[in-house]
Amino acid sequence: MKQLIDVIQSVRLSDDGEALVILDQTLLPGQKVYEELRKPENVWDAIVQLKVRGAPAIGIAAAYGVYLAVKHSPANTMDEVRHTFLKSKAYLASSRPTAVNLFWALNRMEARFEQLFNHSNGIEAVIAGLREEAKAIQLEDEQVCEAIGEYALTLLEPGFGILTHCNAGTIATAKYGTALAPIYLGQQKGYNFNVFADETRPLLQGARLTAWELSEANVDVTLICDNMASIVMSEGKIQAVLVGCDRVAANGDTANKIGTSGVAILAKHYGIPFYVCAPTSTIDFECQTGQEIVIEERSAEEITSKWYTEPMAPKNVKTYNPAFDVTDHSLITAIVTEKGIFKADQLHELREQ
Ligand SMILES: CSC[C@H]1O[C@H](OP(=O)(O)O)[C@H](O)[C@@H]1O
Repeated sequence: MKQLIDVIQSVRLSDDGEALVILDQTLLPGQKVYEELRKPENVWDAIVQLKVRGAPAIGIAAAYGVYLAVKHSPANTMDEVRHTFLKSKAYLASSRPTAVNLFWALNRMEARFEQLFNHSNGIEAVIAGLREEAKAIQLEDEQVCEAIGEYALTLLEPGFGILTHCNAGTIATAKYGTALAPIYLGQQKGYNFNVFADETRPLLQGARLTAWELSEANVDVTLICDNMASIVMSEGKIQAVLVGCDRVAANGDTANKIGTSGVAILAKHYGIPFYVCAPTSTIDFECQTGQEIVIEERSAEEITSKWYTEPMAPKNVKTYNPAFDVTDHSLITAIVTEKGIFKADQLHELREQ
């Protein structure tokens, strides 16, 4: 039977290869609107505005973004093509600082570009090779997230109550999601999980996106305000916490949506396992600890007015809007990757592979 993950794609290349097609996540859950993007400026804007969001989805969008920049470029020489590629790569890398998948995908596209450039089989060969590399990144994310889901499922039991924060679902990735991958795989196997989705202030990805995704997928989901995570844990409703991530430091400290570290502290207090679901491409071994992870700060309007018909705070009130926070590795039960389940102090094994 088809699942939501089989029928919805938040990022993909148009059939004619001329545009990146995105599901505008800022319009969910009220409207399901797809947008075609042809220029790096449009892709950059979509990432900054969170029309496309979620670490893996951002990486996939940027990979197609640099391909499209070269494809639609008026460049007539290979040197001009290289200038176009490098300029679009640097531009797209400036969109958001925290999710390492953006930079991982762009660096992989650059490595492929250099191979194609050095083979100098002409501009069309470069364009074709970049398109195939971006498609490979998207397909690999599908495979990686499915593997994460399979490993995560070994940590869960049918009927578990699962709390999640923000959205690390199908629309944040190529297909399966990361934190929600075991939910979708479990649904196929009749696990009947009861998911509790934190609304995730201020951007409400939990309310607008996770509650929408899981409702559409006919998964049992209960939307709660962020300040209700403690009571649902205290009432025994939660047997595991699953979250995605944007960057994992070498020591296992993990950056994820703002509020995640608070959930981890609560889980520790109530003795509930806290799992981070992360493609190994999200692990940044150049970052020794979470202190080195750059935390994006976003606009005041997201706190004071963006989701309200009337402002919900005094005009011009001072605000602070860090989009992410860092969960200390000591609060993380395990990090679930496509290569297996690791304790924070075992991540170095992945570096050696
Ligand atoms: C698999 S998505 C990972 C991660 O990305 C989200 O951030 P954003 O919505 O700002 O792109 C959130 O932190 C998810 O957990």
